[in-house]
Amino acid sequence: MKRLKIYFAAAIRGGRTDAARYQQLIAFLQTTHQVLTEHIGATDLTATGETALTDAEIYQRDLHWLTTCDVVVAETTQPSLGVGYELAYAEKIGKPVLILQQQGPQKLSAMISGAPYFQRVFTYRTVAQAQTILQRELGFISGTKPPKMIE
Ligand SMILES: O=c1[nH]c(=O)n([C@H]2C[C@H](O)[C@@H](COP(=O)(O)O)O2)cc1CO
Repeated sequence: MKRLKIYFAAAIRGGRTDAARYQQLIAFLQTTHQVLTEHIGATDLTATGETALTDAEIYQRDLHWLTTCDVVVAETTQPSLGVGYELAYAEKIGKPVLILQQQGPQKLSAMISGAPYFQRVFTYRTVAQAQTILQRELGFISGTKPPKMIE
């Protein structure tokens, strides 16, 4: 399987409730691929955000990573303005996007689930299920398996 450059997007100032889950998903992705945004899984990163960089530096770096990545993987359960922006940007530049939403009371924004560009939106219960989805979908994107016809 081709080693993909993955932009993993998830909430920071939107709230860090799910940080441990981000870390587990990132660690799983790193067994086969490169995750550009590893910092998003750091459990000591708080909702203040990164403090070593200015907001303008964060923005510039992240847009550069978005431009150079092979695929965007977004964990969207905890709503985040930044993730919404990144998804719209990924659409604008035509990057493949996988969206993972944990089953629960929080519904994904209609601006994402209603956007025709985002076809690969998956609901999962456990981290193991999310990993299975990632493995399958990234296999399609890296070109080692035939693309699925219908979800
Ligand atoms: O410190 C940061 N570092 C950083 O890389 N981001 C990016 C990556 C995340 O996918 C996204 C999170 O946005 P937000 O902070 O609005 O939840 O924005 C966001 C912040 C803080 O807004």
